[in-house]
Amino acid sequence: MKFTLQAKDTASKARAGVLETAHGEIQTPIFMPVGTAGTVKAVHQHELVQDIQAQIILGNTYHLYLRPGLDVLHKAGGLHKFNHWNGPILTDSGGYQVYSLTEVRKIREEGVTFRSHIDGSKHLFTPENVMDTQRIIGADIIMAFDECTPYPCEYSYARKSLDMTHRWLKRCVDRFDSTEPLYGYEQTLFPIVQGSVYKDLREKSAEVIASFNRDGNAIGGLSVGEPAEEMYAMTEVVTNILPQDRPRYLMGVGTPINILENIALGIDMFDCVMPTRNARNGMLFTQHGIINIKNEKWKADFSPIEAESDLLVDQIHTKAYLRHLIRSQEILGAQIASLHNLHFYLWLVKQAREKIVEGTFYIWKEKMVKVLGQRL
Ligand SMILES: CNc1nc2c(CC[C@H]3O[C@H](OC)[C@H](OC)[C@@H](OC)[C@@H]3OC)c3nc(N)[nH]c(=O)c3cc2[nH]1
Repeated sequence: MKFTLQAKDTASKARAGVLETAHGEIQTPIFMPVGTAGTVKAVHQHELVQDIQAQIILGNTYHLYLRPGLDVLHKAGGLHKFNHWNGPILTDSGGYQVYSLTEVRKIREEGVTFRSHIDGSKHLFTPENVMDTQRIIGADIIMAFDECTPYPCEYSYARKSLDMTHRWLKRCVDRFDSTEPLYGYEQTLFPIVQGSVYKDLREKSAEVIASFNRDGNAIGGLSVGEPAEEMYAMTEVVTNILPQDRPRYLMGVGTPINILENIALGIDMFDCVMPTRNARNGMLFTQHGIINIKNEKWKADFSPIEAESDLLVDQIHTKAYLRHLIRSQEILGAQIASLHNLHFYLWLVKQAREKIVEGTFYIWKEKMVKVLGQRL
């Protein structure tokens, strides 16, 4: 997998690049719509391509492993065939999902045992078997099996967990490098930097991850409840150490402001459930700030959802109509709001990329972060 840097900002560490995968190229900085069970909730994939020009979507190993299951995905010829998405796909390894979705779980050197949140059945994820699982799903970019430490967590716990995550990474690399892709195209494995909010642990983990010399590197253990300043401080430490010529993926981030601040710190790839999850609850992100569409003030506001947007649903539908749909819990409300928010996130990173190429990113970013957080 080839990453080409095309431009670097002079006033920050922001970069613009192109990431070539077996299913097409990705212009970075990029936002990756979260598809949990093989679909981006409430958005059909022709909308992802035509309406919002999504370039890469995510799949979730934990969910797909449990349902529809590996036998179905293998018989289908992998996730791309199963959900008819011809672009790049990235899957998380499942570690985080086990911590965030299941109560009963045990973390051991061997791996993590847990009970399915669907039917309570018992399962074991190990570094080896999540590599095999991601081979069967067939994502272009797969993530190492790691432990995402909670926030806050004791220094001693963070250090012990970090050492185990590094041992698990070695097992992931050995397994991945000794198995072949199943569907005739190459996949790539990203290791994940941990270390909680401790500078020395983050430096150590970034050095270990960089030493594996993989096609790209991820930063984990953030966007787990820590203050934004801590997130930025740890990102800064890690991007100072990770190689310049490989893409950096900051997992689970974030709000529009988080994304712009982290682009300035040298991050190229982002994912977050916020644009789709919050959309279903009526929270709309716009270039003028945040709209809670359920608010009384939009009841008879017949202006377009976002006049400046080139998204059809933003122009033909009014705020009053979308408010009505969301309050009535109409499926169309979730569809319109999700498409709007994903379109906004992709517009934002595309704008950032254009400003980086133009050399005006930092000024633009400073102006945008003042506007994006305000409540309309
Ligand atoms: C929110 N803050 C957030 N999310 C972190 C995810 C999960 C990302 C994952 O987050 C949802 O899973 C729950 C998404 O599904 C709903 C997944 O998309 C398919 C997405 O996978 C990339 C992390 N994953 C790993 N493996 N390691 C991490 O340290 C880590 C940190 C995160 N912080």
